Amino acid sequence: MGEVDPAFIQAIEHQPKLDITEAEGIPLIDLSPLNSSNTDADLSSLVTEIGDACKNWGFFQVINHGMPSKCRERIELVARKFFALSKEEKKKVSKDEVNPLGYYDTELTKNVRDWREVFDFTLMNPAIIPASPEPEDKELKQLINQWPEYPPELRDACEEYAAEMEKQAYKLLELIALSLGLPKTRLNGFFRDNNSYARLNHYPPCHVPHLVLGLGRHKDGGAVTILAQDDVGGLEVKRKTDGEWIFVKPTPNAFIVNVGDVMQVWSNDKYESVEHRVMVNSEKERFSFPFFFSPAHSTWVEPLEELINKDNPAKYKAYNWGKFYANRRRSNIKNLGVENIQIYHFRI
Ligand SMILES: O=C(O)CCC(=O)C(=O)O
Ligand SMILES: [Fe+2]
Repeated sequence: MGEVDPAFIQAIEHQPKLDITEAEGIPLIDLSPLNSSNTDADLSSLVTEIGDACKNWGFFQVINHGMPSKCRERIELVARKFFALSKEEKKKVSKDEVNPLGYYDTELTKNVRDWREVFDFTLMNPAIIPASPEPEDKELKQLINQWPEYPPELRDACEEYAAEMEKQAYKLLELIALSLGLPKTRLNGFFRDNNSYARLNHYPPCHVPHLVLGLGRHKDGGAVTILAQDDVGGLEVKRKTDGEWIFVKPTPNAFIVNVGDVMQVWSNDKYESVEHRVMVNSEKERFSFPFFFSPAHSTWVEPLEELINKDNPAKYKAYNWGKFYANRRRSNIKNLGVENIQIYHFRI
């Protein structure tokens, strides 16, 4: 067994148990009622299911979501081709401190290296974000996707995937709004010129799966994450009732959906953004394709006024999404020796 760079080794309390807990899985929700000509009233049991899943787990899987299977298969095919290239070739589209889009294999989560390589791209091209996380700095910058030369169809497959995922994201956003007792389109306006991005994740096999993580424990910063994974498995979700790590069993053609920090703040903690992590496999490589549905950079995120009152006052002060995102990006690339920005920093 070869040596492993200590930068990858998790502290003992965060090392994964390889005997996985599959007992009670995250809810599996059938979205087919959305595909027929149902009125909003007919959707009430679906809305209740979504609300319960958001409240009890923060995570659920959806089936019959209507995304063409061709699009899902295509993204996996191009990801396999891209990550199979030499490091040298992949590094031609490396991301760095200036451009956070493209290829990267030295990502940190909570200052520990992740056993994975990624390729990031935004839905809007260019995307606009603040030039720096500093609150006084009003300068904006444009992020431009970097597309590799090979495989040549990667750009088209990624653009198609992000566009399809955005459609799914609006459907889920509307169901979540209804589940909070809000008008269906109450949250849609925050996503005009949205800052959403998608990622190709590749987790290579690892000879010390008990010591490292493909992706360390974290919460997603955006509003809603939708993820397609292959059949290998590795994602674990921290169960709210007892803090146990629960394995998310791959379900063919399903998407995994989770609420992020922005939704937690909007809902004033009714829906919590739940910690999750990814284990690696000693024999198999794994691929996953998340889409992070995130508001426009100029959005001030705060508890929705309809959801607060004198018995349930706002638990957070407003924060700017663009600045939060810029801050996170910086700490994912560099070990700054401190904890990265979290929503609890804005707790009242
Ligand atoms: O690969 C996975 O299953 C999860 C990825 C994830 O949580 C993330 O990229 O934020
Ligand atoms: Fe995540």
